[in-house]
Amino acid sequence: MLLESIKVAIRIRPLNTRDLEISDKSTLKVTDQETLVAIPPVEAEVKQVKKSYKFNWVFDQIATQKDLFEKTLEYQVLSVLDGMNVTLFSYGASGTGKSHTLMKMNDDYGLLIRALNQLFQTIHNRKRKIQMKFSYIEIQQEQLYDLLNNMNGNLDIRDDVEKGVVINGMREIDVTSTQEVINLIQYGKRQKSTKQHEVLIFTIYIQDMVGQNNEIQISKFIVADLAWLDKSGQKSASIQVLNGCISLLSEAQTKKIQPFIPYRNSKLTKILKDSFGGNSKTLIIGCVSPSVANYEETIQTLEYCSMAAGIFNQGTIKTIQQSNQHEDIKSIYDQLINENAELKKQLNHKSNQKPLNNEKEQTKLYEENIIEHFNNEQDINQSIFKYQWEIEQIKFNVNENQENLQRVDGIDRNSADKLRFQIEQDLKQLHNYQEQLVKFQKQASNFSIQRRALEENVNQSNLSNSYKLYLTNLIEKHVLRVEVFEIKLKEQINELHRSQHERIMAIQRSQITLRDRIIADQRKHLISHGKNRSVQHYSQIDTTTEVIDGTKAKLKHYPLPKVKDHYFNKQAYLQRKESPKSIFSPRLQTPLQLKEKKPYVPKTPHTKILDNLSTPIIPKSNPLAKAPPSKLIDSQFMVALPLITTNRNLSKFVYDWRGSGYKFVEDQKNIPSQRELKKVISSKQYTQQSLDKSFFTTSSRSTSAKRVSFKQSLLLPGKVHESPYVKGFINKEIQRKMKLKQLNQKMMKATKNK
Ligand SMILES: Nc1ncnc2c1ncn2[C@@H]1O[C@H](COP(=O)(O)OP(=O)(O)OP(=O)(O)O)[C@@H](O)[C@H]1O
Repeated sequence: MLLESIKVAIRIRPLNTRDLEISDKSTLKVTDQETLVAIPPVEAEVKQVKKSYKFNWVFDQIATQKDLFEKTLEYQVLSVLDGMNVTLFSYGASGTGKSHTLMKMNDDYGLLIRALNQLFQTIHNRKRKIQMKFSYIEIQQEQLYDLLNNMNGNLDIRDDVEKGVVINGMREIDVTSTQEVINLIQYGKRQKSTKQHEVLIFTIYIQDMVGQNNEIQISKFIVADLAWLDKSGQKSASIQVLNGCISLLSEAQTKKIQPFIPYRNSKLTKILKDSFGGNSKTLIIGCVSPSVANYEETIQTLEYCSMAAGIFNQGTIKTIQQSNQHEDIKSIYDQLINENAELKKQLNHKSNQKPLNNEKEQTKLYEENIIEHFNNEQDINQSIFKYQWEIEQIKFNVNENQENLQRVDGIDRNSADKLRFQIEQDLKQLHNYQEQLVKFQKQASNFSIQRRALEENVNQSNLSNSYKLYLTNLIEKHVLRVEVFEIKLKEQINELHRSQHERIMAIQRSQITLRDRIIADQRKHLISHGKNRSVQHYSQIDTTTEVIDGTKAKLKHYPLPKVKDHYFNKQAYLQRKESPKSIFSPRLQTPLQLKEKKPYVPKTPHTKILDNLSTPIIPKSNPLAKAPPSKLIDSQFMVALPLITTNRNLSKFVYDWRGSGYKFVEDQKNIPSQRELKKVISSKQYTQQSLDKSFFTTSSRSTSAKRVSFKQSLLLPGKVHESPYVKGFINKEIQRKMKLKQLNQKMMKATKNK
């Protein structure tokens, strides 16, 4: 069992035109990300004063749906795939944006759609067999209707020991994508009357494919969009019951008592029973209006929400087939309960025989003392567990985010910044929790001494033996109860480790698939290009000849990219009988980026220069399209520029050429800038001969067929050339300029004559 406090986020909606007609003043002031102050309007009663409220999150008028999702639900909702129940509901007066926040299904999606996207994406990435079923119901004047089956009349709710709250006869439809759910909601909405509570239930069945005992975990994601008023415009009766339950639970929490909570008084609270005080991670979005006109309702919402924020739930993971260990614990527990009942019976019997009022009262005092001690012990153990759990989770998240950061750093600045921020926040939180944990552990270390003191007190008392026996048994019972509880907590932590491990495995699997894809892409690419072109020039890159699919192909081997070892299973790759050197991955890309399939163009000293030059786009019909495009500097020379042509083959070719362009140049550092080039050209220092020399030195020993030449349409990037290929172009250009000059002269003459 783990304790999980109900989380509450407050969202303030913007003032609308109706509000502005009354006043443009806001009654709410957000002071930080967790606090807001309610300022009574001037007309309000004198008694009212400013009041500050603290929640898990406060979102002001400008917060977006995305902000809300990322901060509140994004990670929490994934617990449902680890067997926890998750509940999300909105709470607040009419028109405060409850449906907008939860249910918006177009443009700026609400939390539901975002959560579903997240869930389905994760389900697709996981190896376990996960099935999701969707049910959609409406509560209308204490009657429950199935919106996916209008043949179903008023449905019945019952409590099931294994499955929790169950709605008899409710239709459950298998869903595999967000779109399917949207379609069903749209269908359901047609059956729905306005101003009613609607509840969406997603039941998740998870089969453990790895374990031997074939367990199926069941968990629920419940989303409730509540109506504040009923059809007659009165405050909904179910909301009033809900309010009652919240205040009783909150009171119980502060006074540490076990009260009776009237869940059964309304259908809504019956359904939400597990979400309050049950086994659920619950998130409440309290929606409020900042308008002067809605002040009363706003205060009501804030009061109930802050009460709800103090409630703790007990999270347990439910499985259909319990494991043996679980059975053992259950039987120990049952046995203890029976023993206790038996002892009580014996004691009653004895006390009926000889009423020993004084002794009885003394025993009662001892009893209270013992119970208080063990309640304290249990509370502290629960807190220790809660912090251990959170610490484990944060550590895992930090690790995961740090690895993600390594992958996106330098590629996607936005994501990297976001990750860095998240890591920083998590580390702060981690530090905080570790401090708390130490505090609680210190308190826990005194427990065994205190237990012994209790026993000694009982033994040294003047009580008769039967009372002493009762009290020592009581102590023993509680010791066992605490031990059973500790076993359960350890089980929970083990479960957490197991699910974290599974997540890492899933990531690794996707990394391997990704790398296989990169390798396959590269091979395809090399086969189609390796045949037509010499690879001699890549002097620093190894080349080999291999027979691939019956074709002899020259492959160039690029160095292996740096990838974190555990993300790259070298062993698995070597078993494919290839040298790891032959993989060329420009950079390990995230699966998302791979989808876009952007060619990777590394920044070389050339691209820096070339990027500064404007890039002409040359049509296919132009003879120049066969060569990498160039820029005319004067009638004799041109500078080679980076691609771009409409010819697909060429652009691929040039992409290769760009990718390794610096291999052609002897002295990379001395590539002239555009200004320097112009200077050189005007001083005519650069002759055709010197150009050729610098151009061909790296391939001087190779045959003319292989060497890079103008005939093969390759130009030296950033250098100046004279080429027969550009002659036609140049001549045309000169002709055009001359024509223009003649035309100008004609015009000038004509105007002079006038
Ligand atoms: N944060 C927001 N940003 C922009 N518009 C909002 C926001 N919150 C609410 N609105 C708008 O205010 C109007 C009322 O919102 P909505 O219907 O969601 O309220 P509600 O609380 O669900 O009301 P009811 O209880 O009557 O169903 C809608 O037109 C909605 O688009």
